[in-house]
Amino acid sequence: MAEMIIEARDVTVELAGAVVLDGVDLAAGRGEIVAVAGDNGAGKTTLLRCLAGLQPRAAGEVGVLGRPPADAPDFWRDVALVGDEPAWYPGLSVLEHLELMASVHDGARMGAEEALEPFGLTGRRDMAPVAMSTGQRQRLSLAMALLRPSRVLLLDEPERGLDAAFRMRLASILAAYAAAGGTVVMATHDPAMAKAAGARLVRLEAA
Ligand SMILES: Nc1ncnc2c1ncn2[C@@H]1O[C@H](COP(=O)(O)OP(=O)(O)OP(=O)(O)O)[C@@H](O)[C@H]1O
Repeated sequence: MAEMIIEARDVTVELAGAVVLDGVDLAAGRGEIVAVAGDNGAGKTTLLRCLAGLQPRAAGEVGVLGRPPADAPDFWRDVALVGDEPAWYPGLSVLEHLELMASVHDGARMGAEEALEPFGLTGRRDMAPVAMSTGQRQRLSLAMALLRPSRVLLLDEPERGLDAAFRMRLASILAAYAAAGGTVVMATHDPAMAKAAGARLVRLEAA
């Protein structure tokens, strides 16, 4: 059996007096992609936040790479998160965002120039992210997350804003990440993309 990388047990979250997650279990092994589907408000983002250690007042047990998630930099060295749009650096181009990512992380998974083509950003290399479309910015967010070294990828609706062709390309990028031993947990409204990536689909019902 694959080494367990993410184990969440009996995760319960109550927000503003309402139960949002009620005793949720989730596990993901090395090299596995788990796609969490569910209706709007089912708690997918909240669950991802629990896995990332970002959800205040979460009860239950969460282990990522054998320890509780934490805000310490060394936890985030192994874990990459794509959730809300990052704050872009004013004055830096697409390529410079990628170069920054490559320069601060030892052992980047690819070079900045190399990341442009697979993420369909070649023609945008000199643009400022703020001047790009939603989908183009999402491609850059994903490129920045995939460029840095990580063992775990947490993705909140990575398909957000992406066209159909790029969603399929993303599926193969994620499949390659998992084939190289990475573990992915993603919240998604696109089961076809998840299936194309080879994900195990789990459904979260509203509590
Ligand atoms: N800060 C908050 N305070 C109170 N309730 C919240 C808060 N954040 C989220 N919720 C509630 O928690 C529930 C789950 O929200 P969450 O964003 O996790 O759902 P989701 O499955 O990711 O939804 P979507 O598919 O729309 O992105 C929702 O009912 C939402 O109203």
